[in-house]
Amino acid sequence: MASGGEQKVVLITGCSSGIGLRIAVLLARDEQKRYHVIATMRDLRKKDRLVEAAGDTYGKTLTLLSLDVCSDDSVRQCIDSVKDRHIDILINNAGVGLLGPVESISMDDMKKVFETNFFGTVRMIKEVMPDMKKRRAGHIIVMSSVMGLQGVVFNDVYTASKFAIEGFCESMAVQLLKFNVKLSLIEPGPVHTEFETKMMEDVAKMEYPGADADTVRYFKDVYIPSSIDIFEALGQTPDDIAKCTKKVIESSRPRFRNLTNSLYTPIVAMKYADETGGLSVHTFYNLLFNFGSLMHITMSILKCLTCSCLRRRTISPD
Ligand SMILES: NC(=O)C1=CN([C@@H]2O[C@H](COP(=O)(O)OP(=O)(O)OC[C@H]3O[C@@H](n4cnc5c(N)ncnc54)[C@H](OP(=O)(O)O)[C@@H]3O)[C@@H](O)[C@H]2O)C=CC1
Ligand SMILES: CC1=C(/C=C/C(C)=C/C=C/C(C)=C/C=O)C(C)(C)CCC1
Repeated sequence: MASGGEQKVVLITGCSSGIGLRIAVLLARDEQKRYHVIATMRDLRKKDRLVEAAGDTYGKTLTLLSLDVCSDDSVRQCIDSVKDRHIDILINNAGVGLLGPVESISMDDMKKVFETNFFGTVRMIKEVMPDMKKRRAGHIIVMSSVMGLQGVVFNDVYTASKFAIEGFCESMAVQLLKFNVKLSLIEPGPVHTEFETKMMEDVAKMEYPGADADTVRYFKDVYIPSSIDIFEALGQTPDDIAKCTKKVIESSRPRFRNLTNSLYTPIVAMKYADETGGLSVHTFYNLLFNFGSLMHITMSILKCLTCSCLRRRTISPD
């Protein structure tokens, strides 16, 4: 136990892989043992990777519970099983992606994305926030995305789910401040996790019912190769995002918005530079359809542009 203070109880959703798994392990391995991590996942049969990465912290500073963010009962049972329902830091990480022409995606699949990414986060906050308000203490972290700030073609529904989160949190943050409860959004760009592999597997299986030949061609032959280039050029590791998240938790005055990738700063700045929206729409159009084949060069220029003054606006893992 940390000397001079109680351990903080941190509950994290979606710890079977990727960013959630790495945050759980990083906090559980804290040298000063400042955290007791409750790592949760919807299917405990997937626990092996986490248990292995947690090593000797498993059963000490890290415990494992089952939690499906899409189920009222599962969320309630999990939180009720925590001693005194006391959670100091809630990390809403669970999320799913969805990629492709809207015409080819069923309404049910779209609703599943909102059910997990948006309502899953809301369900967690609704369950944990009242106790934090009573205690006049707590920190809620939400894994948003750069796609919560800027739409990206063919990610229409995923983007919308993250915009919904941003709007919800922007509204909540003001009320929570009155109760001394902090709320922070983490906004990563591309991160190499199963999120990327699952989406590419889904794309390979897709048959594009309802989409015309041109749209399918723009998606498969223009967007997908550019997106692969972008992941290669800008991709961060889940460890990077875990380190950024730990920094936010440990900050005495945590920021509300936390972009983790400085290479996205110009894209977000562009949105606010032109309130008509035209600059963003046309720049994205040109980047994809006119300079898509030059994406490698475009990315190099972007890297040069993101000098240290822009980097200061992001949270870095180091
Ligand atoms: N990778 C990226 O490029 C980026 C990801 N993000 C966000 O980061 C977060 C984590 O994603 P990432 O680590 O990359 O992807 P992963 O696919 O590796 O991890 C997603 C996690 O969410 C879990 N999950 C999905 N549905 C539920 C549910 N109903 N209840 C509980 N857990 C669930 C998955 O569990 P299971 O194994 O059971 O499916 C898995 O543990 C997401 O919110 C994502 O939107 C943000 C920006 C970029
Ligand atoms: C920037 C950019 C593109 C793609 C961005 C991608 C692919 C971002 C992925 C972000 C992720 C995966 C966020 C997860 O939440 C395009 C449209 C190819 C071309 C124009 C510039």
